Amino acid sequence: KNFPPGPRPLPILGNLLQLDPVNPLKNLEGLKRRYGNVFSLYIGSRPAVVLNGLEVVREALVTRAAEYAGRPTHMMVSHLFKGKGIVMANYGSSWRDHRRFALTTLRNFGLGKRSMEERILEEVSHICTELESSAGAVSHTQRPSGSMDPQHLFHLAASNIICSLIFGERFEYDDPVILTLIQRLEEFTKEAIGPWAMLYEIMPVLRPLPLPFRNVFHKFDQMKEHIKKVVTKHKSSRVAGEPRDLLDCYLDQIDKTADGGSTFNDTQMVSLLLDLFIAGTDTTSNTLRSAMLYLMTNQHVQDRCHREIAEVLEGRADASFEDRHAMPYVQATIHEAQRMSDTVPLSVFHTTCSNTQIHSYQLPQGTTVIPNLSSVLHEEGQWKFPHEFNPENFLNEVGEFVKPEAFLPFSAGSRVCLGEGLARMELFLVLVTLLRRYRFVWPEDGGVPDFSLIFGGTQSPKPYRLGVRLRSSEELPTVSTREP
Ligand code: HEM
Repeated sequence: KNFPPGPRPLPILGNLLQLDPVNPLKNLEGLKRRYGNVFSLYIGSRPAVVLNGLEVVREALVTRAAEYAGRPTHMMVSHLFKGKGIVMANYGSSWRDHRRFALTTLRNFGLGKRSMEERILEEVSHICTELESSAGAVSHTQRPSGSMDPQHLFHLAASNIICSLIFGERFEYDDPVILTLIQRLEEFTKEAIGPWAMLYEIMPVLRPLPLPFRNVFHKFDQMKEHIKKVVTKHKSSRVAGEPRDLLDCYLDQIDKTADGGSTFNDTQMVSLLLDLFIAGTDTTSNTLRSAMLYLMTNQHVQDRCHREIAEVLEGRADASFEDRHAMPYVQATIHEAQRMSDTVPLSVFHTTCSNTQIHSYQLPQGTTVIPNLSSVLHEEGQWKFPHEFNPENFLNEVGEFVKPEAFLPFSAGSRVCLGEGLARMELFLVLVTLLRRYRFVWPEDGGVPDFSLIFGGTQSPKPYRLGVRLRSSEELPTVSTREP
């Protein structure tokens, strides 16, 4: 009764034929125009409610946070994670304990001996070396400029930063172990909510058949096996009470709470590590790739960022995250790139934990809820330039950085992205260091830039080549040499 309106579903398929599997976001936009900001859709025989625009997304995720904090249990990703870890765990004590543990531990490593900032800057120095060797970056006065496809590099760098925090190690960029893991991860994030996953969800009778969705389970198991091997290695080399990384902290936590009743155990640990590895790699690296695409095609923005960075960091080897307060234009540019990169367009699906309401509609307990973050990031009325890349979206009349409320790439409420702090630090330190040292140019043979995104659990830009030139020597900082 009083359920949100929506298109009439077909038996078995529901409204799936009304959604383009390659990119359903346009269809959702059309449905929003027809039915309003809250509408329902049948994914197979299950109803889901799509929330569009800041007002309703905030009402659900923030005002009624506890009522909307559940996760679906019927999706392929739910079956992969079996409700363990954090991302797909239902709202309850295990989720709460693990979320608190991960947040505190990441924060403590941020303050610890080798700070989060240091680990990120170490990785940035590897990115620079790689750009200079593989893109053959040469002085801006020489031609031709080198170019490279940055996809793997940014994936490896983001994955190394998270690996350094959770496993205490980074991989060389040509290490076959990490290259295979990254490859699996890239495919996994697209396939786990792709058309085959949908079929798996709506037709359970097909599940035992050897159809392509079995590959997703296979890839997931391979990633899990790798993590288990790292855990075994850690167990044999750790000193209790002297943690080197998040994994060691977790093992200490298991020891501390071994007297029963605790939600900390080996199975949960592997799921948590997988969660952080998966959630922390693709997201940040796709955002970096989109940012580069916009920067390459907006030289005036790049130049203004470079000037601001050079001025603030004059005479210093490295940037620090604190410098962001002195760099309003750079901050605006990074936020704008993140808005346009629209990396997690439909958030992670939620479910209602009790009977609840939204707007004037009633939602029963267990309803799947899809927060359309993409609709908020491009909502007319919330942005000066909702559909174009323009850092002015984040600047006021006197050039100060301001963050509009509709900036929700990390979602909001009790399930808000756990890695927001880490991701913001990564984006800032990577982009500031690169924009200070290089000019990025669209290669002469690069064709016409294509800004459309490849839809998925995480969206990514289409492959492109990044033209890299070293800024002239008088513009360049002295680069510090970092211990690995
Ligand atoms: C630009 C980078 C990133 C973006 C855009 C992003 C975005 C998101 C979004 C939209 C969600 C879903 C929130 C919800 O359910 O309402 C999420 C959840 C999550 N993210 Fe991120 N994320 C990013 C980076 C990271 C990193 C680096 C980590 C690793 C530490 C991470 C860990 C997580 C975890 C564990 C969750 C699940 C939280 C929960 O269910 O309680 N994310 N992220």
